[in-house]
Amino acid sequence: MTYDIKGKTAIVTGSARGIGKCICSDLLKKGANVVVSDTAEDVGNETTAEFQKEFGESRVVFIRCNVTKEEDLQNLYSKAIATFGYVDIVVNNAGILNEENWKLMMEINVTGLIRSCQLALDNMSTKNKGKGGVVVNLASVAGLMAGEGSKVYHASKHAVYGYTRSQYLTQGTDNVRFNCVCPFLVDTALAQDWDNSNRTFLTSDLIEKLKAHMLKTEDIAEAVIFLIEDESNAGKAYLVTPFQKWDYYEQPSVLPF
Ligand SMILES: NC(=O)C1=CN([C@@H]2O[C@H](COP(=O)(O)OP(=O)(O)OC[C@H]3O[C@@H](n4cnc5c(N)ncnc54)[C@H](O)[C@@H]3O)[C@@H](O)[C@H]2O)C=CC1
Ligand SMILES: CC/C=C\C[C@H](O)/C=C/C=C\C=C\C=C\C(=O)[C@@H](O)C/C=C\CCC(=O)O
Repeated sequence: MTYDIKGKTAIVTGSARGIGKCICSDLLKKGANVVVSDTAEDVGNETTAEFQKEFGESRVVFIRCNVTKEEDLQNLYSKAIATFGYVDIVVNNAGILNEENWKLMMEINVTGLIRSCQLALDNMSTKNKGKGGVVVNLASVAGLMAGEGSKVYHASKHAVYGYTRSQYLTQGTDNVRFNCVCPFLVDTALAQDWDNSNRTFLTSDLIEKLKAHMLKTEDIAEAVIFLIEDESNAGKAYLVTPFQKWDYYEQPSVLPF
């Protein structure tokens, strides 16, 4: 079965630029209404104006939201619902890499994402008279492997992966499908933060090798659209690297029963 994006409404957090902006563009091309959301209000308004010029003002709005602020997240969902009637799709994309201010990074990458998932469930779950929906979380290959140069960032993405997989276990009662996407390095501003964080740990040779294989934002947007449309693998991570065919990432269960 293919989930039909046309006519649906999507929120994408952290989507003023980078991967999130590309995801919004692809959702709009698929016929969705889109809420561009970010803490960077000026850039967010510029991005939204660009999209409105191409897709029409009625299909895309900007709602400022700092995902570390509970009231901002609640306002994001209530304004999106007031504007479009319902939120069918949420892409939790907002994220940073800042090993120095690792508490803020965990607030954004983990706490903010989990709170947004909870609000998505509150509004979408068929247990709460919702119509169901889809949530895609931005994890990373860093959520599936160790990384000496950005240890807390890797921890934050392991948390996104674990939380998303766990949501699957109750997907049947909520009718809200969760997946996460695990991209390799992508050529955005945040990848430069990764470079800066890792210079003192990784050899230049390894960094250059890794950066020589960076993905484009369009690649991740394509993967997110695939995940939204593919209803067959709820709860799974989708690994997107230049080294192998993009596919769902399976890990063995540790339980013998
Ligand atoms: N760039 C890469 O190599 C990879 C990135 N990712 C993940 O993809 C997501 C997007 O990353 P990029 O597009 O590369 O980064 P980016 O830095 O280009 O864009 C991130 C956006 O999030 C916004 N943001 C930051 N803090 C926020 C907050 N508190 N509330 C709301 N918005 C906030 C920023 O203003 C920015 O517009 C992140 O979760 C990142 O961890 C995953 C794998 C690879
Ligand atoms: C958000 C900032 C931009 C990029 C981070 C992004 O999420 C993607 C990262 C992609 C690749 C990271 C690779 C890191 C490699 C290392 O740190 C290696 O030194 C790890 C060495 C062994 C790991 C073995 C294992 O865990 O299997």
